[in-house]
Amino acid sequence: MTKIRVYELAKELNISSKELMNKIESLGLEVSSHMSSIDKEDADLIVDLLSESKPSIQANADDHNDEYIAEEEPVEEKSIDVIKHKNRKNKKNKSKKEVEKEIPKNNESGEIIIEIGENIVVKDLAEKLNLNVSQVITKLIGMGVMATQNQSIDGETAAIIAEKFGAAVEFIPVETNDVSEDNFGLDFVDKDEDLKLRPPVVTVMGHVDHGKTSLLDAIRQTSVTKSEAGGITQHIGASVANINNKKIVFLDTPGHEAFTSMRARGAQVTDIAILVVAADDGVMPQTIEAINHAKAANVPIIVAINKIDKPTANIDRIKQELVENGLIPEDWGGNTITVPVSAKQKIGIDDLLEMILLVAEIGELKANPNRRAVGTIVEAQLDKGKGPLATVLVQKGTLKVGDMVVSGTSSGRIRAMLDDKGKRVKKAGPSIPVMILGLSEVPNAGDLLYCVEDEKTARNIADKRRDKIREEQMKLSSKVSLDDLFEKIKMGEIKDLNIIIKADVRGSIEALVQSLNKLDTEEVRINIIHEGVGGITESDIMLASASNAIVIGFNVRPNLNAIDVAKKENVDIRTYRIIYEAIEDIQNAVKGMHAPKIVESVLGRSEVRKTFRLPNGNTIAGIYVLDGKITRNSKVRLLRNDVVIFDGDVSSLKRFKDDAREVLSGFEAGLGLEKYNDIKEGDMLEAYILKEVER
Ligand SMILES: Nc1nc2c(ncn2[C@@H]2O[C@H](COP(=O)(O)OP(=O)(O)OP(=O)(O)O)[C@@H](O)[C@H]2O)c(=O)[nH]1
Repeated sequence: MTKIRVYELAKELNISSKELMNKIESLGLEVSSHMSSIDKEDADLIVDLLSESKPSIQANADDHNDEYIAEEEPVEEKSIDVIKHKNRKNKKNKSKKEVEKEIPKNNESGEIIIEIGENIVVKDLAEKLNLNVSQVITKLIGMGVMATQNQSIDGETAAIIAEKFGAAVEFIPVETNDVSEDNFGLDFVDKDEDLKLRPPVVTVMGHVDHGKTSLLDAIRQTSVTKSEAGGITQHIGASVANINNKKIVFLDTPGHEAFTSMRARGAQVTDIAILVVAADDGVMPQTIEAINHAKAANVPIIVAINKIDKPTANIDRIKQELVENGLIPEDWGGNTITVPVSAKQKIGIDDLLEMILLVAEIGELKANPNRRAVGTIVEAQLDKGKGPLATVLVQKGTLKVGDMVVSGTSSGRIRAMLDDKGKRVKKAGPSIPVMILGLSEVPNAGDLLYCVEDEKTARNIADKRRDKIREEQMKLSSKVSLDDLFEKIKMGEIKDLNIIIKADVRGSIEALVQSLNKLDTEEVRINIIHEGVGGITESDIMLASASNAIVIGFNVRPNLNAIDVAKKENVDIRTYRIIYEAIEDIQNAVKGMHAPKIVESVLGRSEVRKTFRLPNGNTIAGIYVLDGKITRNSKVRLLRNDVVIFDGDVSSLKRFKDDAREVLSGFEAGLGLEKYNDIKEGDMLEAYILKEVER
């Protein structure tokens, strides 16, 4: 390509190289020195620009100091006159073309109407306006917008520019039929006539040992068709049951994960939740958690009352407990379907499947199979031989072998697809899970996967996604926190304050709920979306993240996993030991009153591995610091199952026989608590300090 050096061009233009370099930089082009070469196209642009804004650029003869740069490799000689001449010629040709070219549209006042999408590349805008790109850039600079000819500007700015040149703008809707990296095609609204019924996607949830796995196994065995019998089930994280030519898709993911981690990423894959409750055990904490997850996700619940074969089974008692938790069985006048089953003896399985199909039918689950596929990754792993493997639950469109796909920062062409029976398939429509081969890296479960037109687009999108992830991490600050709650209420960003309460005893929860419910204001409504007895768990945090809630712990603490996830998901956890303080904090946050505040900062956690009794009767804990550190001056909480048993000061801290100021992660130490001796092996010690901060 023909090039010209900066100093040569400066000479031709009779300005200093420095001035020219400034000018070039203001156009967004990069030049490292006056020896740099620039393309003819850019040189043309600069010449045009300077000729239009000549008065502002003063030639300064003193700055011409280019003589000594003679020995550099020769570039094609070319005089500015040639450029100018060519420009004139171009312009002439162009204006000739403009006679020839038909102006596409004019409005009533005779203005040209140009069509613009959400954004437009400067060069394209110039072309639409039949202008030289430099004219557009000059106007943009005049507006304080620095954009190169290849950069895109937003439609509104483009409209102002167009107006300045006497043209009008018609905004055209973005071509949403195409899956772009911004909307993943998910917000593309399919036409009603294109929608076809699709199988329901079901998640099985329930308390530990109530029979989730057994129920899924029983369903699989019941629903295997003759042609599939004898086949080896492939573990792909989801399975398809065939019932009288109708399909039901079951996700293997532990129920709450399917709800929390996926919902936190914005994906909702589940249509129906099956809540398994053992008839001999009843509604338990995880049952309630499951109910809350399903309710928060607005997913219909079918209750499978399992283990009815057991002599101790009591179906009525289970129904009573369901009522107590807001699920009124149909035969008791409510609208919750309950099905008595025995996964072990395969009783009631057909009834359950029938009910699932019924709920699906009522829900009219539909999707357009004839569009580019969009799905969600339900499971992914790296296989030594096959490379990254991912199970995709197709949600819209049809996924085919050979399709170019992107998921998160991973992209690739689908080399092969396997269904849940391990059979190779060529395509998969809405609701169907398939394992795909061909991705460049292992995507995240819960991430969306979507088809794009070609490899270049896929790579570009994956790259952009990487940048976007970085950006999004910064945006995590948009999660609600008591510190900026009032600002968010004022900006209209928040109308509901969702709260999760965990406490050591039920009585405290009730007291908190009652008082918090009274804090509703005109601007913000307080919703307790989940409450429970016990420490703050990862699952609480994921629910908080998915529902943009804050977590309040009363006399309980988050465990290490929960702390990690809360950091990652930017979930605000507040723990209290006095109910009044919790209420006051939230009341102040709602009203925007921020007094200087004592905040605590956790230093680390240690585990009590042994205890020793001293002759004076005091107990010393032999501790191992798990993370962070513990210091002689820190305050410390003694936790048993994440419940706060003691909160006070360290009385002694020793490494071997010596007093220690601090003990770091990975080391052992002996520790005594001020006026407290009931320390047991397995207890956790959380060290923290209190700091006063200005709000
Ligand atoms: N009698 C009887 N036992 C059952 C039934 N369903 C499951 N079980 C038994 O209950 C126990 C737990 O069943 P799982 O299917 O492993 O329960 P789960 O809910 O998947 O358990 P986790 O995965 O650990 O949460 C096993 O010993 C099963 O054999 C049933 O219908 N009747």
